[in-house]
Parts: sequence; structure tokens; C-alpha cells
Amino acid sequence: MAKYKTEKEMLDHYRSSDYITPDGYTSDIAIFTIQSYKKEEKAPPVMKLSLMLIKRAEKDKEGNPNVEGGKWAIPGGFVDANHKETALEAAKRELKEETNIDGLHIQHFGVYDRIGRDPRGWMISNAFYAVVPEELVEQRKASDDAAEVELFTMEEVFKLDLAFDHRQIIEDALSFIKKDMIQTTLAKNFLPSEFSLSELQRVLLTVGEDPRISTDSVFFTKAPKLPFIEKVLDEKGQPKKTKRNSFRPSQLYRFNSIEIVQSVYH
Ligand SMILES: O=P(O)(O)OC[C@H]1O[C@@H](O)[C@H](O)[C@@H]1O
Repeated sequence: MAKYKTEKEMLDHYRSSDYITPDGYTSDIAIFTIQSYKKEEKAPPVMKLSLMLIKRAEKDKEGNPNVEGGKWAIPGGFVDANHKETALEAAKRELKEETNIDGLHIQHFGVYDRIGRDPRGWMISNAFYAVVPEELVEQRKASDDAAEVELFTMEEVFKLDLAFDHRQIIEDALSFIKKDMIQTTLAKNFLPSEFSLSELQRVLLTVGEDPRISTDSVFFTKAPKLPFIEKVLDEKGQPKKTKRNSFRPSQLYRFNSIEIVQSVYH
């Protein structure tokens, strides 16, 4: 038997407390970069995918023990409903407040809502990621409820005792980055404007093993035909080569302006 005649009447009597509702709404941001180290003069640089983590403060602002205090986590925090914030706005604000990093384009990739993921209650978290050149994370500085902010290689990250379900969030972000690396020209951010195919191969492999890229015979046959790169010529119109990473000269390439719609490395 219907109790109300109009939507307004129904809404006036609606009590959200009759239902289980979330206790909090948060945003988390995974910022990755590729760090490169030149180990030997005539060898290509060693490149490693790294992630920026914060160490959660042991105590909150009032001096009480902090939940998951002392653990490493990706930066994040609560969406400020009093200021009608969206999850994206909260992600950018929290990133700035906790790490001093500003102005990045971040991509939403998931919602984490498993009951029990946060011991304080049912907190639903929106996860964002970005892969940026190292100079963009150089101004990092811990503040607010972050005691430290550091870059860790992925090997190091997975050895840490991470807060909440952040290990799962990081693993999921990684699979998105792997796709980005082969479906977009993301690699461009980590290469000089003129680069050799082995330098391109090294950047692509920082996100994980892929036999189609790591097998030289496959990669070096396919790569020169990629539609979005072109050979660089010198002033005389001859192929321009480099010896910066080897004793044998290697052809230099550059990205052209073709827009990529589909994976092209495969
Ligand atoms: O850092 P505070 O504000 O304590 O809480 C935010 C964190 O709470 C967790 O559910 C989220 O994943 C987010 O990282």
C-alpha cells in the first residue's frame, strides 16, 4: 500500500539512516616516474619505474595515534563535502597539501569500496594515477599528515608494509600504466628528442616484461616501421647516428606528430 503521493512527499519522509551508507569518501593518487642512472660511459642508462609514497604521520593533529600511522601509503585524503568538493578536486588538493606537487594531469582509474579496507569504517576511495617526468616530482616536500615523502622503485614498493588496500590500488594502477605505455606515446616523456631504438625499448620495458618488446629480433624488426617515429637525418640528408651508448653508431629517431588511436608497438 503506497504511503506517499508525490516525489516531494516521499523525499520529505526519506531517512538515509534506514540504510547502510558509507562513512567517508576519499581520494588517493599514485604518481609514478621513470628514474634513469648512467652506470657506464658506453652503456645505455639503467631505467626504473618509481612511485612516490608518503609516510603516514604517527600522530594526528590533536596528538592522538593516527590510523595506519608510520606506514607508507600513496598520498590521499577525505573529500571535503563542506566545500562541495569533487573526488578529483580533493585528489589535487591532497597531493598539494601532502607532497607539495601541483598542476599534474591525473587520471581516475578505480573506486575502492571493500568493507573493511579502512578500520575506521566504510570509506570509499577514488584512485587516480599519473606517470610524469622526474623533474615534476623534484619539488616534493612532506607536509600536513605526511611525515615523509619519497620515491621508491617498484621492487622496493612491494617489499613495504603499505597502509589500507594501497598495495591493491598500486597493482591496479600498474596495469593501466602498462597499457598506456604500449597504446600511447607516453614513452616520449622519458626520452631525449632524438633517441635510438634501444633507448625506446628500455623505456617501454620499465613497466614490466613483454616478450614482444624484450625479444630484440622482434622489436628491432617492428620498431623502425612504427608510424609515429621517423629517422632523423643530418644536414647533408644522411641518416643521423649516435655513439652515446655504444661503440657502434645507432640510428637516431624522433616522434612525429601522428595521433595514436590503437596499440602500435605490437
Ligand atoms: O589520510 P587520512 O585523511 O587519515 O585518510 C585518508 C585515507 O583513508 C583511506 O581510506 C584512503 O585510502 C586514504 O588514503
